This record gives sequence, C-alpha cells and structure tokens, in this order.
Amino acid sequence: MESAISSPLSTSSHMLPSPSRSSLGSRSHSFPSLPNLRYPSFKSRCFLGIPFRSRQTQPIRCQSSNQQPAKDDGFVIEDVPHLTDFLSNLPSYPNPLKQSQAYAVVKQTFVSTDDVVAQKVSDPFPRFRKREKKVVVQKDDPRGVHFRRAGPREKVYFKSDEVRACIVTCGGLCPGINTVIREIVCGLNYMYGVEDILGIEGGYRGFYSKNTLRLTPKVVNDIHKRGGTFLRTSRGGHDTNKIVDNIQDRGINQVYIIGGDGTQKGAALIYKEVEKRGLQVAVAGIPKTIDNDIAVIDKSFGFDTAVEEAQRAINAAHVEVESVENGVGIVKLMGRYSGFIALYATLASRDVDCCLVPESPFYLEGRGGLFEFVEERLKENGHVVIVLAEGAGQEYVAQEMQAVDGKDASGNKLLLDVGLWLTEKIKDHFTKVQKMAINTKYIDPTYMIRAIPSNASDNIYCTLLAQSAVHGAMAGFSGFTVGPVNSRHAYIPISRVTETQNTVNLTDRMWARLLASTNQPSFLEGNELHERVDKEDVDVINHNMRATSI
Ligand SMILES: Nc1ncnc2c1ncn2[C@@H]1O[C@H](COP(=O)(O)OP(=O)(O)OP(=O)(O)O)[C@@H](O)[C@H]1O
Ligand SMILES: O=P(O)(O)OC[C@H]1O[C@](O)(CO)[C@@H](O)[C@@H]1O
Ligand SMILES: [Mg+2]
Repeated sequence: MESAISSPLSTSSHMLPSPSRSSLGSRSHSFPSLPNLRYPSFKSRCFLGIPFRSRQTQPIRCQSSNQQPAKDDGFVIEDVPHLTDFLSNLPSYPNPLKQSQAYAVVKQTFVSTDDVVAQKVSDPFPRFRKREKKVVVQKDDPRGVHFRRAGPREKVYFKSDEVRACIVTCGGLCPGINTVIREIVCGLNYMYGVEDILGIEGGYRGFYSKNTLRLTPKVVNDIHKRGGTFLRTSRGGHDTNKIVDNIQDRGINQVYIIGGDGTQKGAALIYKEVEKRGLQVAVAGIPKTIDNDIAVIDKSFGFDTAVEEAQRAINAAHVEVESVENGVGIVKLMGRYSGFIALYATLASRDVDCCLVPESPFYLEGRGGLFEFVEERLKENGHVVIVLAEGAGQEYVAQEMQAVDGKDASGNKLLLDVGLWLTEKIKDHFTKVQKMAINTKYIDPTYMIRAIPSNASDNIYCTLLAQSAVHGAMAGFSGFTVGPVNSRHAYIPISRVTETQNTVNLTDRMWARLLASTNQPSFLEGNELHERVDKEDVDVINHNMRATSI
C-alpha cells in the first residue's frame, strides 16, 4: 500500500465531487494537518520505517506507532506530494489497468510502492560487495538520494469518468512535444478510459485568455508527425491566480504541463496554489528543453533529434569549406547556458575542428588561442569547421557591442549573435593581421534543429514520459515532474529540476572525449582576453544571464 510510504490512504468508495470553483473556491478548507506527510515534506516521511531525509535535513523519526525504529543508514528519498497530503479522506479505487488488455499478461502490472530510483548508481564498497549495482532499489539498499519510481499504482484517486484533464505547452519548441501531447491523450483514454481532455492553447496565458480545444485520440492521431506544438506555445503570461481560478472554473482536475525550467517553476506555483485552495487537482510536469539543461533527468526529449538535425548544418559547412581555399565554416547551434547540443553534435560529426560552449571560456589571440588554432588547421587541411553554442563567448560579444540588456517575455536574457561576431573577428584577423585570404561560411540553423518532428528514439522516449505522467496523476501524485534518472523513469519534486541547470562539466570525461576527438585547444592558458575574463567575471556573467525578471 502506498501508505507504507506516504499516506493513510482511504479506500472508501465515495468520490469527492470534481472540484469546481463554486464547490471549493468559496469554502475555506481546513484539512487536518498530517505532521509527517505534508509537502514540502522531505522533512519527515518514512520509507519502510526508515525516515526519509532530504539533502538539507537530518533524519527525523516518524511518529506513527507501527513504524520500525529509525535507522540512519543515509538512505534518502526525495518524495513528491500526494493529494492525500492535504485531502486526507480522499477515496481511492482499484486501478482500471487491471482490466486492460494491454497489461493483461504483464508479470508485474503495478510498480511496487516501495520501489525507488537511485539518483546515483555507485557502490561505495565495490571490492567487498559481490552484488550487482541496481537502479531500482528497495530496503537495505545503499545510501544516497532516491526518487519514487514512476509507473502505474494499484490504487488510483480518480474515477475515470470524473477526470477532466488539460494539457498545456509553454516555452520554446522542441521535437517531440506533439508526441507527448498525443500520448497523454491516448494514455488517459486507452489505459484509464478518460474521455474529457482539454487542450489549453498558447501556453500559460491560454488558461485565462483563450477557449479550450477538445482532445481525443482521433484529434491527436497524426500530430506526432509534425514539428512544433499542436497546442501552440508562448513565453510570459504566467499568472498563478488567474490560472488556478480557471482550473477551478472549468472543473479541471488533472493538469499536464509540458515545458522547460521556466514552465516547471510555473507548474510548482500552480501546485502550491492548488494545495492552498485544497483542490483535488493533480499537477504533472513533463520537462522539455532542446538545450538538455534540465537538472536530475538523464536527458530531455528532442535532444537526440536536434543533435541529428545539426549534422546537416555541420555537413553543409564542411562541404562548403572543403570546396574552397582556406575555407572557415562556422555553425551556431542552440544552447543558452549549456553546450550539450554543440558538444554532442561535434562528437557525432567528426567534421568539426573546434567546439565552443558557454561553459568553457575561450580566447582568440596569442598562444593557444583560437586564431592560432585556425591558422594551424588551415595550413594542415586547407579548411576548418567551428561549431559554437549560441551562449558561448557572450561576455566578449557584449564587451564589444555595448548592447542593451534585452529580455524575452519570460524574462530570459536575449543573446547576442556570437556566430556573426566570431565570423567577423576571424575574417578581420586573417585579412588584416595575417594578410591571408580566407573564405568564411557562417551557418545559423537555429530554429531548424528544433522545429522538426522527433526521431524514432525520441518518439519512444516521449511515449514513456507521457504514460508515466498519466500513471502518476491517476495515482494521486501532484506537483511532480517525470523523467528518467539512471534510465528508470521517476517522479521528481519539481523544485529539484528547477533549482539548478545542467551544464557541460569540463572536468567530466565527456568534455575530455570531445577535446580528444577534435584535438582542439582547451583554452586553459590564456592571453589578455582570457585573463580579463577571470573566474569571478564568468560567475557574474553566468548569474546575470540566468536572472529572470519574473
Ligand atoms: N520563475 C517563474 N515563475 C513562474 N512562471 C514562470 C517562471 N519562469 C518562467 N515562467 C513561465 O513559464 C513559461 C515558459 O517559460 P520560458 O519562456 O522561460 O521557457 P521554458 O519553459 O524555460 O522553456 P525553454 O527555455 O526550454 O524554451 C512562460 O509562460 C513563463 O511566464
Ligand atoms: O527564440 P525563442 O523561441 O525565444 O527561443 C530561443 C531559445 O529557446 C531555446 O531553444 C530553449 O531555451 C534556447 O536554446 C534558445 O535560445
Ligand atoms: Mg528555459
């Protein structure tokens, strides 16, 4: 029973009416406080009698009498909220999947409520223990941070015919959004018999400024073959109260939110407001970003597709510069604060001579600088291809352009065109300083790598994400994000995926692999430019770039 972990779940056969503004908004709810169950909770939940411990807190003993004595073995679970945390009498029902033909022959239809996913798979005593490292673990397993494993539960907290779900997509595009939309609709309908699914158009602002779309498996049948988002998207416009008012007004009780870090922050606020109002509304986040910078999860959907599409741009640059004398190809790829697309596209291609990412400051002049490297490669091969992430070298461009600090509607800093800047710099240097004729080709495929449908593996990944989100919402979890951790899908507290961003770790083997593959300079030793942008400056710049006005 789920309650072993989190809550005294009632199995009464009565269902609370679907929340509507009139039934819930006007009442003031005082739900009994459950001292060891509430969210943000990490403070005092128990797992098999062992208290969960957050990264920040010390273990706290569980108060219920039937729990085993606490043992501090460093096992930590970062759990997600459950509707029963604040709706203690919420009835549950047997999961209709039991009757579904899809799961009829599955050995273990339901995820064991004790299953958690280890954030890091590392055996602290590999020499002494003769056992396999496991990703999904149960009791007596090693210390470390764990998340609740995603998947269908034996009990659900919604009657299928009382579900009114909605889906919204926010932020920039990403291959696979339509697949996620499709699979949420089909998953709800085929697995749980849900028929009432609404599409919120045009991002968060669509909740309060647009009519909804009715989504059925038939309506979404083909959308995965198209790029973009069937529901359209926007930046800005997050107004928590207006959104939750609208959720209440429309009687929506499951909200699926597809979007990046900003969107997930918005989802956390929606969940908090829903909890404050005591609504039986499951809020599920599906993380999306082309930049692959979402913390905790292994990889974000659409990333592989984008890397694949980037090959075409790199290939074009290579063909162009190979065909002329002293050809210098420059390809700018997306990646605001993290250079994953540039890194992986470079590693995949083998035609790239040098990859520049925001995480690794580079410099142009002097020993070990980019100009020297370009010159060497031109002498050696007659051509050179540089791939750079759009966020790379922003500080240098800003210094020279004295640009005004522009922001988009969500408060994200608008980037300067580093590709154009670098092209001009290289041109200038070789023509004026080196007196050497070069042939530059600048390719900026920015939107082309994200405005396409997802490839086969991303499609499968999107399906898993969507189904995991549906299982989680039906099981009564809320305020969670879903995603693979160590290749197993898990329910992750939203704050864990928004508190930091994944960036390319320069001390990691992957960056070393790239350096080894391109044989480019690491730019660790620098001249004037490098010295000017010391670590402190880079930190300040990064901080400023991350700052949003919301
Ligand atoms: N801190 C925040 N709190 C509440 N809402 C936010 C916050 N940051 C962003 N949002 C809202 O989330 C939506 C999307 O945010 P944003 O434009 O930053 O894209 P994103 O979700 O980060 O996706 P990506 O950056 O990958 O394109 C916008 O509607 C914005 O208003
Ligand atoms: O031009 P738009 O649509 O605001 O999106 C651009 C940004 O969105 C992203 O794709 C995702 O954050 C970035 O890489 C890029 O800078
Ligand atoms: Mg973002």
